[in-house]
Amino acid sequence: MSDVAFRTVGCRVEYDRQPVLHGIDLEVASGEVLAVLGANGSGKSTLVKALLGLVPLASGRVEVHGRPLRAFRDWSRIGYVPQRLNVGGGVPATVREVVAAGRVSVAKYGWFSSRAERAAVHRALDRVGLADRAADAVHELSGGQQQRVLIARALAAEPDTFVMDEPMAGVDAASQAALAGTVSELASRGSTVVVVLHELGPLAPVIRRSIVLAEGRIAHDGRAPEPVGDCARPGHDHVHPHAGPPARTGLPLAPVPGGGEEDGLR
Ligand SMILES: Nc1ncnc2c1ncn2[C@@H]1O[C@H](COP(=O)(O)OP(=O)(O)OP(=O)(O)O)[C@@H](O)[C@H]1O
Repeated sequence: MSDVAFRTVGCRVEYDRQPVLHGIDLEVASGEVLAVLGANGSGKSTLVKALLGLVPLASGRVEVHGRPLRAFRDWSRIGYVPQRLNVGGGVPATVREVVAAGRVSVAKYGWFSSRAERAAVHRALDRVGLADRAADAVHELSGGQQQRVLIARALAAEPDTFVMDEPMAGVDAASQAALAGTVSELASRGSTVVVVLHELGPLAPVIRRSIVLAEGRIAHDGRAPEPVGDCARPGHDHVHPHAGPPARTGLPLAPVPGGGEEDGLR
């Protein structure tokens, strides 16, 4: 088995012919917990979608667990938590149904009603602290709890590789703590986690490596940058003023070999 969960080589993505990722080279080792940070619009979501083949590459390549994306088949190893969406929608789905949907890739015929399946769904919900809400309609849950349902859906097939796009966004403190506990547990089990964040927040103790994207390039790759300025204030009211230039993120950016400074990030 390869020890590299994700590798991108010269990964370039364009929307309407406008480059959004400019040739990203990245390796994420198996078992690594990597935060993807950066200003709004810097390309974080696009990068994690590219890792999973959810956006087409203009050039470059992506490998997942040692295989080119096109040849990768083992999708039950991957748990994806997309950026916040309304998991309930207009449909009165129960929490159990949403989480069970995460098991389609691994389940066998007659799966939904089987005891083993219900147990797997229960385990996933238990890990995010929502086992007692299985029968409730998703739309009755708070935004943070809905986010935890999405995480449980990703956990349900018991994958070893997770890609989470801003799981903490708009999430109440209790749910943030629950999510941080879940990610910490995944890390201690040796799972790979790539997580898009606006700030490290409660995940800071788990994150060993961060990349900071700026205008579609990796501007920092290494230890998590220490917050400075307002972001360093305990309990600061983070209103994500990230629409401005990257320097306003409060993240001091270390020089990166072969790049970074030309982005005018200092
Ligand atoms: N489907 C799309 N079509 C056209 N442009 C897009 C599309 N998706 C994203 N973009 C643009 O690509 C750039 C990068 O977007 P992306 O969502 O990857 O950034 P991000 O760093 O995740 O931002 P945020 O923190 O706001 O989620 C932005 O300028 C965005 O407007």
